Parts: sequence; C-alpha cells; structure tokens
Amino acid sequence: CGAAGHTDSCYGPINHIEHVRHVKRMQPGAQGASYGPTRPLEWGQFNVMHTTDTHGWLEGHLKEKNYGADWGDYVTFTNHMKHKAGNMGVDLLIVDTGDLHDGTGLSDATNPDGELTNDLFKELDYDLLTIGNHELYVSDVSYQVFNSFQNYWGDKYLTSNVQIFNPSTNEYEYIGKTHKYFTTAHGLRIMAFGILYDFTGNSNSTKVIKAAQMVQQQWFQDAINTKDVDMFLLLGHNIARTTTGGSTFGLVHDAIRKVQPKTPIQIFGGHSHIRDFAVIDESSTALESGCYCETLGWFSMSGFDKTNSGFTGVKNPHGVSNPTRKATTTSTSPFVYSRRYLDWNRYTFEYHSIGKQDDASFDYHSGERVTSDITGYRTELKLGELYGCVPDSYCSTCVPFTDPKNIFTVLSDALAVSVTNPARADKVKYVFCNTGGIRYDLFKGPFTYDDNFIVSPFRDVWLTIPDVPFNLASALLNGLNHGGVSKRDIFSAMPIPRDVCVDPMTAPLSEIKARGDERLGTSRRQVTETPGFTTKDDFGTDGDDTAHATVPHYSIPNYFQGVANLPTDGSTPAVADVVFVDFIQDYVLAFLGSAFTADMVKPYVSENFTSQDYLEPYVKAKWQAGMPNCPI
Ligand SMILES: Nc1ccn([C@@H]2O[C@H](COP(=O)(O)O)[C@@H](O)[C@H]2O)c(=O)n1
Ligand SMILES: [Zn+2]
Ligand SMILES: [Zn+2]
Repeated sequence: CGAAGHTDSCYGPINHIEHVRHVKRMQPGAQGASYGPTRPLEWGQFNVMHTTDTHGWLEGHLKEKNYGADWGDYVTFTNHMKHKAGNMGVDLLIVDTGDLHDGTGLSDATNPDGELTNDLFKELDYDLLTIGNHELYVSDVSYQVFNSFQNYWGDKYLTSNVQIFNPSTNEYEYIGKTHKYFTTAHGLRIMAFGILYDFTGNSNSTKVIKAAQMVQQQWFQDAINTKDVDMFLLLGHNIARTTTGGSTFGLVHDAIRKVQPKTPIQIFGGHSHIRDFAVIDESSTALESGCYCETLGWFSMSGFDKTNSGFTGVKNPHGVSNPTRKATTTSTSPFVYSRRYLDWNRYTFEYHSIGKQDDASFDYHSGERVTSDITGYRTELKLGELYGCVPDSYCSTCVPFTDPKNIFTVLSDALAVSVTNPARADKVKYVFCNTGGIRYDLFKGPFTYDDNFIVSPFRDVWLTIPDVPFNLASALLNGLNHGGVSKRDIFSAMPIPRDVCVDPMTAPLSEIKARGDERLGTSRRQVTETPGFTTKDDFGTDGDDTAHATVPHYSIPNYFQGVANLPTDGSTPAVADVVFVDFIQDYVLAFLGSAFTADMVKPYVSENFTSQDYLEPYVKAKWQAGMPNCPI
C-alpha cells in the first residue's frame, strides 16, 4: 500500500506506532472480508517452513497490514504447526537461509548490526540455518555470528563453504558446521548442507570457498557417499533456480547426482528475494521464499516407504490435504510435492494453525513475550521518533525510473541536497549511489528513525575525489550504468521477471484515519484482491496462498546520481567534485581511468558520514509540513 500508483497511504502517525501492538490481532481477512488464504495447506510425510532474507524485519511491516505479523506471532505459529505435525505423525522442519541484517532499525540501529535481532532469532525453534552474504560484509558482524550465534545453534548452523579467521587458533575455521547427518522424529535419514553462492564481497576475516572447489573436498565426497541417506537437503543463501546465473546449487546438485542417482535432493534457497519453485529433476525441487518477512515458504513431500527410507510416520496424514504432484509429468520417481507462499500476517497464521480467527486460542505466551521484547527494543532504540512527513508515496519499480513518484527521483534530490560538505558547499558536485543500496519504498505519511534504515540501511561511507574534469564527472553515471554491471551488484541488477514475482503492496487505505490502531481498522474493509505477489513458478500460478492483483514493474538502472551547483548561465565548469559510497569505489575508479587511483579517494566529510546519514537531514529540511500529525 501507499506505493506510487496507489495514491493513498495505509497508516497513521508512527509516533503512535507502538500503540498498535495491543490491537494488532485484527488482520486482513478478518471480519468476513473475502481476503486472505482460502485453501488449507497440503501436508506430506516431510514438511518444511522456510524463511530467508529476513533482513531485520522481525517487527513486521508496521505500515503494511498484509505483512503485519511480528516475530512473536511467527514463534507462536511455528509452535502450533509443530504440534500439528506431531499429532499427524509427520515431520516438520523449520529452516532459514540467511541475510539476517541490513533492512530495519531493529537490526541496524545497534552496533554491530543484529545485536538484538540475533537474539530474537534464537527464540525460534529452528532445525537448520545457514549464513547469508550480509553476515560477511563487515568483520564485526561475522565475528558476532561466530562468537555468539553459530555456537547457540550448534550443529544446526551449516556453513559448508564459509570460514572465518580464528585469532585464538591463528587459522581459518568453518563458521558453523560443514554438514549435518540426522534422523527426523519419524525416521527420515537426512544429510544437510548450507552453501553460500560464490560471494566475493566479504571482508578479509572470512573466506568463501567456491562451490566447484567445495564439491571436490574429501569431507563433501565422504558425506555424499554416506550409506543410508533417505534425502539430501541443500540449504543455501543461493538462488533456488539452478539455471539462474550466480546460483551454485546446480553444481552441487550434479555432484550429488553423480553418486546418488535416485535419492531425493531438496533445495531451499534465497538471496534474490523472490518467491520461486523450480523443478530440478524428478526427485529434486527447489523453493525460494521471498524476503523481508513478507513471505513464509511452505513445502511438503511424500513418497517415502520402507523400500527407499527409514520413515516410520504416517504415510498420508489424515484430515488434511496431501501433496499429489510429481515433479515432472513423465516422472517415474515415487515422490510428490506441494509448495505454498504464505503472506506474513496473523490472519494467515491463524487460518493455517487453529483454522479460525480466534486470538485467544492462537496466542502462546512464548510468542507474546517475543512481541513484547520487540516493542521494548523499539522504544529503547527510539525507532518511532518522527523526523517529518513524506508528502506522497514513492516506489522503486512500480512506476518508471524517471517518474516524479519514483523513489529515485526523490533520492536524487536528497543526494544533491544532503550529501554535503560545508567546506565544499559551493563546488559543482556529482553524487553517486548504487540503487541496490536502497532497500524499500517510501510511504506517504510519517517518516521515522526506523524508516531511515528501512530505506537506506548500509553504513557505506561517502567518499570523494575532488576537482575531477567536468567532462568525466558528468559522463560517470552513464559509464557506470552502461559500462558493465558492477560485479558486486550483479544480483540486484538482474531483472526479476514480472511473471515470477511482483513487489509486495497492499491496497490503498484512504479511509483509515484512526489514530493509534492505524494498520488495523483496515481489516473491516470488504476487499476481494489487494495488490501484491502474483507468482508463476514451475508448478504454475497457484503458489500464492492469498490471491493478489499484479503490481506494475519497471526495470531500474544500477546507479543513480544527485547533481548540485551547476552554473545557471549555461557555461561549462572546468571541474566537479565526484562523491560516491565506498561500496562502488572500484567501479567509479574503473570508469575514471588510470589517471585516478585509490590513494586520491578520501572521505567526503568523515569516516562517520555514511549512507545512513543523509535522509534524516533531508527529511528534516524538506518535509516538515503537517508535523506532528502527518496527513495520510
Ligand atoms: N555495504 C553494502 C552491502 C550491500 N549492498 C547492496 O546489497 C546487495 C546485496 O543484497 P542481498 O540482500 O541481495 O544480498 C548488493 O548487491 C548491494 O546492492 C550495499 O549497497 N552496500
Ligand atoms: Zn538478501
Ligand atoms: Zn543475499
């Protein structure tokens, strides 16, 4: 909701946002509206709930009711589902595939990032987890994972190809475990791995072993040649669709298939932030479950019997739907599958667990305690502090890049106005940023401290090369965008096909003006289909648990710029300051040519002036109209 193209906003003043928690029970679909899930899940012998790329969104989406559940609600939901699985006599695993940081104030207003969100993560009874690239950009964050996260999970935290320098042994060691062989509650013998794609942007305290090398290592060969494996599980911060450039799952899958031609290989991926399900072969499929606590992935399969497994549970769990689809139409394999993409809201969680919208019986104390911790952390961190009122809604891809309602139109102005050094205030300047550094849309209405991180979470330092010849500075944007994709931005640059996934938006909610329960009164509306995900994957178009209307999607370039102080008389200046975030330094230098070297680059203001620091002054300078009760 509230994205450009959807002219109305969906929430009230965020200085009241903390008050929503006690009334957050009402969710889309409640009160008889025909919105929300309509089909029970298919339960198989083996079932999985999958999160990925949560990026700190454990508070839920305070401005989008359709993704409004918080981590406490998810804790409660997983408890219900584990009980359900137990009662049915089948297995249910809860898994996550990394990228826990960089996306909200809850994860990024602490130093190092993730200090609080990592602990909230630990409140969930995960069976298997693996690491993402966002745990590896900054050494402090990687050591935090090593010293106080992986050890909590023990052999459940899998990093098959990621190592860290351990100062106490003077050696690189695996951050977590390379693999795990275990037997489920109902007798399935599983060999699991956690494989990060061939990421190269990590700090020098860690090493990412390329998949091609990993599959040749003795430990891996021993693992895949282990006797009595009923199924291989490949978790990975790695694109699920193995044919997509950048995914290394295909390579690992093929290495296993060479020695295990028939054993099922089930893949859970992430990183490209989409909903997707791919058929790899007749006994192997791959699920990817979106991002930002908008999506919970559901996977189930059956086909295990005593000839191919040690499964001891119930073959076709009763009183529920069961998976029926073979991976391919010509499959002779016994395995059948189902997948579903659940919208992250309490109504969905209630529907699939207790089967009714009944808060009193849904909530568990364990989940409520996590919700209350989140509320407390938000207060401590002052995430609800109001900086200004956003006059309209601005999205990154739902309108063309140059549209006045595109977020980059606004942020180009913000770069020009607020990425500034008083000592160079009157100099002509070109300021560059990668579009991948902007992580979420801007909604009409209150702009808080939290929103500052939600839009621009990275601590990427603003750097400069002063007095660059004007012809080079003014051609730089075009050079960056057309002179080859930045390798580090390769994934954010990849167009996401619209038939696979669209940006999540919920419906315009102009009627909602209530103060204090801003995202909730909406549930009384009679809506049939709100804008949101419309996914097409290898099983077709029925994967989305809640049907949505498609949101338009326009591609965007890899870089955008802000320009200031051009002469008004039409003359051409001799030089301009070139300013850019450190994340793109190599590409800026590559375009400028050999006359420019790294030793000419210096902090624009100081090491402390980063991409987290320009929106706040911009909002305070430009968007005070309507304060403190921002019009919505
Ligand atoms: N310091 C950083 C780190 C990352 N980025 C951007 O994030 C992209 C990767 O995010 P995923 O969630 O897809 O792993 C990366 O390609 C950059 O666009 C950044 O801007 N600054
Ligand atoms: Zn991610
Ligand atoms: Zn990632």
